[in-house]
Amino acid sequence: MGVLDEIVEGVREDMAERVGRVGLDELKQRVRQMPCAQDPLPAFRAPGVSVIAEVKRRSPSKGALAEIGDPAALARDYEQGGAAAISVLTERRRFGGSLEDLEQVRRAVDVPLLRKDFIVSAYQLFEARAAGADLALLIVAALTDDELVSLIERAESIGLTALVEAHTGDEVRRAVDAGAKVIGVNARNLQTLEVDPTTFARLAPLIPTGVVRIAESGVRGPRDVFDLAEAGADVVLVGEALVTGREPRAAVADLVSAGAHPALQHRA
Ligand SMILES: O=C(O)c1ccccc1NCC(=O)[C@H](O)[C@H](O)COP(=O)(O)O
Repeated sequence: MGVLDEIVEGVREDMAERVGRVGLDELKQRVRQMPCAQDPLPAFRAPGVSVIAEVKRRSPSKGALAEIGDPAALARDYEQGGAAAISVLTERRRFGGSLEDLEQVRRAVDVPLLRKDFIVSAYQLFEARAAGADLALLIVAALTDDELVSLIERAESIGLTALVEAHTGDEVRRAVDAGAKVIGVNARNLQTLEVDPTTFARLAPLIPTGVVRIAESGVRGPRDVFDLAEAGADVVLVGEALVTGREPRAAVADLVSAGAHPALQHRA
């Protein structure tokens, strides 16, 4: 069994336990009482490269990354540094996250929030919206074509923007065919967990004009943002470099500045 299958198996077990406590009808009722979700697309399409800053405690590839006792405080730093959105890893077993983290962050910041998890059912989309998310991650490799189409439609029907994540050219094509408006190219190979920094530049040309292009994983600093912008990224999603660095607010601001560098103006 590969890493993704193992993670999804644990996610399904944890979800079954939550479904036993909070049924889908009750979740739907909570979603109806939520304020409308925010649309992140105007910010993602604005000139320059937008930054999605991630709240990430640990990972399968690196183990423990950071003690994040107060995810809300970290998120406030990210927002003050200029993050266009904040990603909150809610997977528990491998990443140490939770929906409570997402709820705490929601109460602390105004920017759009991404539920970063291994979403395989509509139940998790309702959970995401009920916890205050505006975007939800859908990983092509974890879903059939029919599931992908159905989850994108379900996400949009409750106001969520689907960030559809691909790792290969075939997965980018499947994301496009499924109608994704936002595609993330993840540079981390899900078999080896290694990051290949050339992945985004190779796959970005397969993403049609008009679809938002997000470069995910392995972004270490401003130089990488500049290079990814040259390769066509509208947005970068950054976790490890921000949670292991010393000044998250300044670090985000440096990434935002790199994406707005005057030498990139020919992209507009
Ligand atoms: O981070 C991992 O080790 C990982 C392993 C298996 C599946 C997903 C994984 N990470 C989720 C992410 O996509 C990243 O957290 C995100 O792109 C940020 O990456 P980074 O800046 O390299 O922390």
